[in-house]
Amino acid sequence: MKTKTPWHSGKMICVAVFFIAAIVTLVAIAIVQNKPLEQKYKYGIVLDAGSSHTAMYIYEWPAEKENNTGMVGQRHKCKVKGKGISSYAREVAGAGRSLAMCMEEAKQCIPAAKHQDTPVYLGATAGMRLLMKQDRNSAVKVMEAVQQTLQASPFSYQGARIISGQEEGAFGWITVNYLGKNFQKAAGTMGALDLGGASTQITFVSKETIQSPDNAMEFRLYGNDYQVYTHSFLCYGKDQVLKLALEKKLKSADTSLEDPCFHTGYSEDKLFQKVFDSPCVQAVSTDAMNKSFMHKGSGNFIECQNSIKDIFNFSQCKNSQCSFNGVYQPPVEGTFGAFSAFYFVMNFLNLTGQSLADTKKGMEHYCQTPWNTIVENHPKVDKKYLAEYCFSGTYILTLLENGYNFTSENWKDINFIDKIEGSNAGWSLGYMLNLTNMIPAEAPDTPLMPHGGFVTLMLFLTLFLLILLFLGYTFLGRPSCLPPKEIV
Ligand SMILES: O=c1[nH]cnc2c1ncn2[C@@H]1O[C@H](COP(=O)(O)OP(=O)(O)O)[C@@H](O)[C@H]1O
Ligand SMILES: [Ca+2]
Repeated sequence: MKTKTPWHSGKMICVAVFFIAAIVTLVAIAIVQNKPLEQKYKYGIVLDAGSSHTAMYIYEWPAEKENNTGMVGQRHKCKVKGKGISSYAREVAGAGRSLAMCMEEAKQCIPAAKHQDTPVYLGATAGMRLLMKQDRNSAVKVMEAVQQTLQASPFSYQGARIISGQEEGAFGWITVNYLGKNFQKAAGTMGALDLGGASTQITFVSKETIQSPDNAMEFRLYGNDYQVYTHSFLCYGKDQVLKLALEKKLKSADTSLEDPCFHTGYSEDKLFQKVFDSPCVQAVSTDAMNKSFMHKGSGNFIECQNSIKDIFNFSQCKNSQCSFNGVYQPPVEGTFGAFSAFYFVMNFLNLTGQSLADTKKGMEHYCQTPWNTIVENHPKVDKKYLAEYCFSGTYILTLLENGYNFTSENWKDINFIDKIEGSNAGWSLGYMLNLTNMIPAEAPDTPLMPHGGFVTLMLFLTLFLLILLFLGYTFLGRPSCLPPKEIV
């Protein structure tokens, strides 16, 4: 007598084939779905036309994630050779030409197929704001010249303009908080301190209601409302402040000047024109402009700080409290990112992680070091920068402590930063994010889990069910709906 097992029945073979086919299909779908999608990148270009130089930034981001915070990163930075565009007032075509090399680099860096869809923006800051005051006609021509160069590039030209001090401050704040992914964190945001050559910006969220509309900016980002205090001090960038400080010390009849903000042994013949060529200082006669004076160092931090305090006006304030020059400012709050020249100077001086008292001691020591020792110790550093670090460091300390009212308690909340997650801190990224609407007002709806995770979970659940079915069949016997075993 032979027993015919169910495996030999046509029906069971059929069921088994379907089971296997279903499993194979599921595995195949899961593998295909989980295969990392070929990343499609988008690009954007911002030219930061600063008072001292222009830098071109190329940003990139995965196309399908453009509204997620922190997804845009810096792909490339190109430093334009020579000075800032405002220095081309007398030879405006040169301003346009100066950008050509970096635009060429952009063509190499961004895939050709993407050129047309890559927006390019140029924002000019305080150097051009000053030129606008001094010589409007030339300023307009400089902007036209840079516009022409950018329009001639294969990229999608989106505008070249002089941005306001408020924009400069606010976009710097957006950049550091976007890169730090702070907009979706409960911990709150980070203030932004930007020091340029011709202006400086302070921007932070304050609990206090902002008392002057000029200093208030409101944003709704990722579902949260932010009221931001911001102020830009034109002429208080480190290069213009040096002119302001020299103006205070120099009399037009002087042939030499002893300056505590420069090292002993430093001595350089300088034209009055170098100090008085700016709208930040009082004009002098053409005669006086052509004279020169011997700029000599005496290297004394305390005296230097006292001389720098003279360029701040701490006396008048129409609001509950002010920083300086009658500008309203609520008390500083929270942590701050201090970038651009704040970072360059404090990093050079090795003073980025010290207490306020130690920072002062460090400055005292640095300023009293003789010039020849400084030169010996830093043979590779550009002499122009090198000569000014004592002045710049002392100005930074004075601006932060006496100007913005940081104290020895909250000094540690200032982080001197150059880059966050590989991208430079500065206004340019925030500017592009804003103009391309990449920061949504409301938080995007996020699925419970990523797509890949969902497919994998579904696959495992299905396999689990199939195994259960199989075990159920073998251990508990055939379901009653199957025909009874035939005994032959
Ligand atoms: O390596 C460096 N050491 C010191 N200062 C630097 C270095 N690189 C750039 N800087 C300074 O940083 C400042 C940048 O200012 P920027 O050109 O952005 O002007 P703006 O923001 O006022 O328009 C300038 O004062 C420039 O001299
Ligand atoms: Ca700048």
